[in-house]
Amino acid sequence: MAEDKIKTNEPQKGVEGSNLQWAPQAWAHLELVRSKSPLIQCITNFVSMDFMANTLLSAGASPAMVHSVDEIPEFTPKALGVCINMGTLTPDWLPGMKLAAEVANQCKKPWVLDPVAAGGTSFRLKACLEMMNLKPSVVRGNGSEILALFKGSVDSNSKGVDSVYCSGDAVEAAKSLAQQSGSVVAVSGAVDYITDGDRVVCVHNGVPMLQKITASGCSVTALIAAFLAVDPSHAIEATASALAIFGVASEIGMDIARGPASLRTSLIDSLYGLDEATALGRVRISCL
Ligand SMILES: Nc1ncnc2c1ncn2[C@@H]1O[C@H](COP(=O)(O)OP(=O)(O)OP(=O)(O)O)[C@@H](O)[C@H]1O
Ligand SMILES: Cc1ncsc1CCO
Ligand SMILES: [Mg+2]
Repeated sequence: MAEDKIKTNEPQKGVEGSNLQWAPQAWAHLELVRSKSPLIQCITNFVSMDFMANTLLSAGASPAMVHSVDEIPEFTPKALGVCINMGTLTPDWLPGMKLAAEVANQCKKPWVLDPVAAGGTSFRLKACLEMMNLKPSVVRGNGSEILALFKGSVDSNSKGVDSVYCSGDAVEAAKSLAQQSGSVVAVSGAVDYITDGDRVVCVHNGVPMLQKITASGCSVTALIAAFLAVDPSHAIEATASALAIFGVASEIGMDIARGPASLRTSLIDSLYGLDEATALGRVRISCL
């Protein structure tokens, strides 16, 4: 059983030692998603819908883009995980986002927040902070987004959805944010950092060209929701596994890609076809 391979021991330090535990765990999480095919409700921006749904499908999950307040009370309890993304936010979407988070909490289902461009405008920052108050299981953002949530202020240097900081610049902010909020915080970038405010786990997989594919971050946040759906009591581990597996799929996809458009396609194919030996050989996770 894939469940048996999911370890909860304290991780060892260093890539080599940690990988002995983390790589099989990442594979086990993917196997669980493939076998359980969890229904993942996504409330997400218009840019990301297609890539996000296809990422979830190729991993074995079952995506549904459902955002109407008229459907959420009936639909959200059926989902095993919820992904809420603030990317093309307008005031009329916010009540549905809040309701879905509240229903997920009532049903004890994990939900994941993607605070797209949190520091870009005061409207967006306020909305993202209100969502944080609803206690997501995990919040995943780039360096700029996590720093904006931590500081609670608009960033005058903001470039909208793209980060102006490296993920490493936001590690201390991520730890503090995790301690304050009780959520696991993931900062994505060349290295992804995942923290509960105490432990910090680092994922070294991925390729720089992911930054040239819009909604790659949105899609990996949805993948985190799927991994969390099959292992809700291990949020750090499930989040690290999702980021590593997505990164591995991008590395394999990069071998045949001719640019961002073909990488998008080959990443989806690689995620669908990923086998155990390749995953075990490529996952690179360590602890700070
Ligand atoms: N320089 C890099 N090298 C390797 N992987 C990277 C690099 N930059 C980003 N990634 C990977 O790309 C994915 C998206 O992360 P990123 O930080 O770009 O998200 P984002 O800014 O929220 O993206 P978007 O808003 O387009 O959805 C993650 O899986 C991350 O690990
Ligand atoms: C480009 C873009 N604009 C709003 S959301 C989005 C997708 C990447 O976050
Ligand atoms: Mg993003």
